[in-house]
Amino acid sequence: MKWSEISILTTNEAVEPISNILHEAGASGVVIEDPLELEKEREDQFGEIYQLNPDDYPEEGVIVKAYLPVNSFLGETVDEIKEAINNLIIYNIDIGLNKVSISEVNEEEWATAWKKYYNPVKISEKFTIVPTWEDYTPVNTDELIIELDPGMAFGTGTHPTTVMCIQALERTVQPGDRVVDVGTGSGVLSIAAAKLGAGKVEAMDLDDVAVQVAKLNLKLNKVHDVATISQNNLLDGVAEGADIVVANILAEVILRLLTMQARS
Ligand SMILES: C[S@@+](CC[C@H](N)C(=O)[O-])C[C@H]1O[C@@H](n2cnc3c(N)ncnc32)[C@H](O)[C@@H]1O
Repeated sequence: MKWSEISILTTNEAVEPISNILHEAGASGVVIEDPLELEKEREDQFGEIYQLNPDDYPEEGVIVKAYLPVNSFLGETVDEIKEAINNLIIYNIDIGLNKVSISEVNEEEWATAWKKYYNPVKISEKFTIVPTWEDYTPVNTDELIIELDPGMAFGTGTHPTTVMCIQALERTVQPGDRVVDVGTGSGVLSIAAAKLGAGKVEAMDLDDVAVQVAKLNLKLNKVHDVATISQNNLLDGVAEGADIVVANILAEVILRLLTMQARS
């Protein structure tokens, strides 16, 4: 199995919650590089005093490192980690410089390294996700295909939370429904809703990269006549009601979304 190293430059205060976030994201352990360690005198198991290399430690703050398996949703896992760390601010936790870096493979390779682990996959009763660079012949005549190139946006369609949303859409979308997809990422849930017969789909995302990626994927799947995409924060400015609002976002963001709905 291939591993990718994620390194976060943060504060002492944030070490514990960030370690928790990394564990929840699938890391089996964390490494903490705290410059205070340099001031301690240490002995190895043979009683000899050894020195730590100051080059391995930050001048300011603490580095928390973890190793994550390289799989088809590594990019999404990293996005989730970044989002969860940013959310610590809500709990008044100082996250300091919050510099996140990925190593072992350089940034460009990281952006594409997951591609070789991303193959056509049947994710629900009706849907098969097919990466745009793969040839795929449908097994059944009623099989619905979502062709995707998620690029740097979240949404390969294979992440467990995405799969659960697609399965929920499969159970709920009725022909002609108006669907709003909050936090569309690659556009995968909007494409699913349109292919299930929704009459109008509005995809939204805060992130400009996601908006560009989703636009391409909506076109690729020939649903751009039904589904539109815009850059938006949650449901800001959305006045018209919807039959279904789908949002695969962190629970604390969904809680904010619910308050917005209650107000409208
Ligand atoms: C976990 S991804 C889900 C992507 C895709 N819908 C899926 O199910 O695979 C969450 C997405 O929500 C977006 N997002 C986060 N906060 C948001 C906000 N306040 N308003 C709109 N989009 C947001 C992120 O940019 C990201 O693309």
